[in-house]
Amino acid sequence: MEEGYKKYKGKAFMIPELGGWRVILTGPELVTELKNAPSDVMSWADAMRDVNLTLTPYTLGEEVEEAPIHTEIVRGPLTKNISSFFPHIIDELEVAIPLLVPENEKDSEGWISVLAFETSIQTVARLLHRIFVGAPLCRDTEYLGVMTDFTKWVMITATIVSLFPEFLKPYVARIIGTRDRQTNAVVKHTRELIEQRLKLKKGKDDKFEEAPDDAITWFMDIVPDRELNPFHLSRRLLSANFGSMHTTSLSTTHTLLHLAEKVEYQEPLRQEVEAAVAELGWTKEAIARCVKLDSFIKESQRLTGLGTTSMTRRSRRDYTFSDGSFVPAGTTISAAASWIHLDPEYYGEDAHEFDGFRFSKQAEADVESGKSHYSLITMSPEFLLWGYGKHACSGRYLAANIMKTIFAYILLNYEIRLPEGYQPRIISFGSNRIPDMAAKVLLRKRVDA
Ligand code: HEM
Repeated sequence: MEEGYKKYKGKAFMIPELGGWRVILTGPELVTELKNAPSDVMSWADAMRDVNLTLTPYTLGEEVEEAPIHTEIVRGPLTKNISSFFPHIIDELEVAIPLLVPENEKDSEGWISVLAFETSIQTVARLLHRIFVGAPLCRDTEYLGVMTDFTKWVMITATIVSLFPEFLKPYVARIIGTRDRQTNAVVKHTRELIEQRLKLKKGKDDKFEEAPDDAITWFMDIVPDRELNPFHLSRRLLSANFGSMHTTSLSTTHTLLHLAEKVEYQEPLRQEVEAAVAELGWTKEAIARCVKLDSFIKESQRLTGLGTTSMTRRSRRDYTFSDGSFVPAGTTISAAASWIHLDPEYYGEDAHEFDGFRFSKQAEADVESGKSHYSLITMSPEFLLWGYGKHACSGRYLAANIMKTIFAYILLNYEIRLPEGYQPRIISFGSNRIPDMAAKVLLRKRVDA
């Protein structure tokens, strides 16, 4: 793909894949054209089904495919309430981190060795589910196990089912049984909570303001009547969990490893966090003020990201791009995210280097003009971590706040480094890029924390 990018920059090119060819778009013009193409021409849903192979009806449920309302919830109450979730996020971190970084396992110099991915996913899972279902359920290890394993089960099921012809797929999916088994495993923990909540809801249109502000309440406000039961509401929780858990944990792991590797950034980042929290407390405003931390995470994501491609769509009709490239209906199309992220034209001659303050230096200039072009959540044809356009990640405000708060908390409480001689590496398969799952980091409680 690197060769194709260099040769055809500004145009489209094709790469062979197991299931056929994929058209790769380069340059802001074509990426913006893909972003602006209507859904009946370039379909996100078809790509999810046929390319990302989530096979939603067999893994998440027909109703999730028909009405992906978790997207509405993420765009609406979840994002609007981030400020009010902050005390819960901090409260949860204060409980989770000492458990995940156990002091009794420290060596003679005080360093505690933990698996980077496992620590990230356990932390992210607790924070997300503190928001989705509240405490104490968000701390129940069996419930969290079902939630953290769910992505794996979706992928295994979808891969096996996709090997069979269309008419056999429902039978194979039923034999594997993931969808209902995983839902029932969640119901085991949520039944009581959901039944209590159902009693509180007085009628179909009752928005029951007394109920806690969490994903169960939000789903109950918008699902059709037939889904107002523990089974279907649990399935909706799984769908919210599916889009948020691995994306956020893998991204957190990439940055955790960068933070442990680039120790020279820790003190300036810590000073920034200390000053913001001293003045504004543990609030969304304090975290927003941490522009260097924002920049460090964005730089880490620019260089690692979750995949080599982004914005994957399936063409529903024949289409000719403005550079003259013709794609017949049924073609898979993606933007060349990784190579765009490494292009010196957009990121300068040092585009391949890690510069943790690359974006905050630019942001300083922005402050004067009142813009925020360079923040982690800003999307552009040159920064495609969150996708771009209509289907871009609506959870990015929450994801960015969660990641920034985790690192702010770690920086204030710990020193962090890599084990002697270890160099972080990225594992690529297909268009995915994941951190080394066996990578460890060392944390040591700060004396003056
Ligand atoms: C660092 C963490 C995350 C990354 C890197 C990420 C990335 C993405 C990407 C690349 C897309 C597809 C965009 C496209 O195809 O154009 C997406 C979609 C989506 N993400 Fe995220 N995501 C993250 C966290 C989250 C979280 C925490 C939530 C929810 C709480 C979430 C909810 C969603 C939803 C609902 C969509 C579908 C949007 C739509 O179709 O309108 N994501 N995300």
